[in-house]
Amino acid sequence: MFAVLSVLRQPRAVIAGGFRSMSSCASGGSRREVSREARCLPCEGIGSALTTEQVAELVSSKTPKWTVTEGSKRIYRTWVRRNFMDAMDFLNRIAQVAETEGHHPDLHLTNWNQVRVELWTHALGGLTENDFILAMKVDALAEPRNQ
Ligand SMILES: C[C@H](O)[C@H](O)[C@H]1CNC2=NC(N)=NC(=O)C2=N1
Repeated sequence: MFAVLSVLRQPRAVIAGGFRSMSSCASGGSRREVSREARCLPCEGIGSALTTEQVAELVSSKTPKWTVTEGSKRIYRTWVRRNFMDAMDFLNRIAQVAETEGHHPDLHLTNWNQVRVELWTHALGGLTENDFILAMKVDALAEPRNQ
């Protein structure tokens, strides 16, 4: 019982670290679940990025509206929002989710209502499951909300 309680008292990063062998940041090892409900894991430290094939499979199955950049290093998606304030609201909602997940996108706002979100795992210089988890969460934020 003590062991369980001691784990529960650990901060998320420590618990997640305990599962690092399953995380996308571990070199090799099993890959992990990608879904809108999944949580991002801390990604600093030695790890391996997803391969081109793994990236292609995840884009196809999980984030079909996102585009892969040269060398499968990043994914991005663009939106044209209703107006400047709607674009800023969207960016701020993305920021909240990113901060909660501890995994942060590159955010671009151009021509007052065009939003581009770019995702990559800086610690590894490539893509991990974190990027796809966050992309799915961003897609959910972009859906029209019940007015
Ligand atoms: C210490 C902090 O958790 C790390 O630096 C996080 C912050 N957010 C991050 N976001 C992204 N996209 N990649 C990272 O490697 C990353 N690392």
